[in-house]
Amino acid sequence: MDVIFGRNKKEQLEPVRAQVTGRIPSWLQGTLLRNGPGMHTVGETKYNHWFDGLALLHSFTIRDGEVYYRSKYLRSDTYNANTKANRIVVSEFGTMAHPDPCKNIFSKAFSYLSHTIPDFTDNCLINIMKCGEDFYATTETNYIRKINPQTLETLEKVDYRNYVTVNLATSHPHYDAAGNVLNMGTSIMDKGKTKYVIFKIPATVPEDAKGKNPLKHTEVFGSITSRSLLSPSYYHSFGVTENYIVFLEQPFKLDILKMSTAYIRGVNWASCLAFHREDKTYIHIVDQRTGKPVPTKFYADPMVVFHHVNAYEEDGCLVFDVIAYEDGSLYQLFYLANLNQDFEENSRLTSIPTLRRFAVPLDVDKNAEVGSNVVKLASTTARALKEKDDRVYCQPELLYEDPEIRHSHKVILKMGQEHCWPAEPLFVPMPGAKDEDDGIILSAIVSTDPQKLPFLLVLDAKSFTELARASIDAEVHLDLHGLFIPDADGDAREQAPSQEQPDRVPDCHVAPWT
Ligand SMILES: CC1=C(/C=C/C(C)=C/C=C/C(C)=C/C=O)C(C)(C)CCC1
Ligand SMILES: [Fe+2]
Repeated sequence: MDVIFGRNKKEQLEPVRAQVTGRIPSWLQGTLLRNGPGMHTVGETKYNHWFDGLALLHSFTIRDGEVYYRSKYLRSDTYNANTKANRIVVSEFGTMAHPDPCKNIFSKAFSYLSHTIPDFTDNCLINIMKCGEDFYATTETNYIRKINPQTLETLEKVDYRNYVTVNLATSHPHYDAAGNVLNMGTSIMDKGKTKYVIFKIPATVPEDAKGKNPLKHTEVFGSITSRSLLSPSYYHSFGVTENYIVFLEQPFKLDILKMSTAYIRGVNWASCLAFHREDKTYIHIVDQRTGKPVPTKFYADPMVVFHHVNAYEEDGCLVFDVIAYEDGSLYQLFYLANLNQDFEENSRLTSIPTLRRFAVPLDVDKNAEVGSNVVKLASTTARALKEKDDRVYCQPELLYEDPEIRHSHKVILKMGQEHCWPAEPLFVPMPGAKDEDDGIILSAIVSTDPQKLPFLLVLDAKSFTELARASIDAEVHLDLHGLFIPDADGDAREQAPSQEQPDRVPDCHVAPWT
């Protein structure tokens, strides 16, 4: 298990050509660019959590049926400071570092308290974001790091706060058909108000003396006031349909007071997150055209969602699918100490994900009877029960549950191989695709079997049959997220980074990735 999670990975600076078996479709030309933790110890010091690891970028360039692999550590300020000190000096999600133990602890305490929210890490290890022509490595703090998608070199450090008042931002932006970025972030106590901010970074912008910078044109088009000033919800993603944003204000919350004193108490950021099982999950729907939230107060039972899967509009309803957990223990599982032989057993016991479909009516009939179901869709059994005072209680349809626990009633395609650890699968539509699943799925796979090289798997998206695999004779790390950059001569539809099409109903469901 240490091979997969705990061990530091070597960079592969020179592109290495993979051994391809099978046939990669000739239309698939471009680069799969991905991000994830690669270094877990610095000198004698160790990170505690898998999400703390220093960002290692890697890419699989697919050209004329061949695949070339390379990787490079993100030279973040965090990476440079750690390397210089030969120990961990910057705090991450699960590790609180003390930069200089010799310094007067009281002066440090004062400086941190006076800022409420300390300066966060720029170890952008979670995803890659495309802004206009630029690519950024991202995490969930206010920092993103510009990178060169070809050479994987690290460029400018960018502070979101220069463009939009957010202290945290998701690493799961959406892209509209024009390639504009839609993202959400949390603004902590700006003008005494903690809020969730929805912003757009345009894909095309005019050039000024310093060139083109889409971030300078960031536009806030909506915000939701947090139910609580000092404990905003934590969220890792959100949903988007053609006209709406879906935001879950879930009872998995950050405690701002705890965060402001974490450093002096010597505890990590993760300890400032807590699940409040007595609370509800509030469902906010914001109209992208007006920036206004739908006034009905939709809520659901307490749950913890990291990944939204799909969202679409159907017959006056907004339907969205999420992978939900019963509590916040998933992040607990990723402490390196828990990523041992018992990992599979631990994950079975603590965190059982289910794929849930919710449906909310966009316009609730004021005269509907209290207790009646206001969702009238034939396509789902999800319900929304009208209550008093504009409140609507939403009950999901269970789309998928671990088959070892209960048999699912949907069509499920699975593909697997022993000892193999797949990274998040990424769908690339084929040019001129007619059906939503006309295309291929890419996944980088690492193995715990020392005899087996890591490989890039190419699956037909419709049938899940293997088209090709490209074995790489270099170290490949298990990563988190990324995107596919089609070669410049691809058609216009392919220019936006590949991701799930948000506005269509999926007709098959695969086991979720967390
Ligand atoms: C550093 C830092 C954070 C980092 C969170 C991270 C790094 C989360 C990673 C989540 C992943 C990878 C989820 C996968 O499903 C917080 C808590 C936002 C706020 C405090 C500072
Ligand atoms: Fe994610």
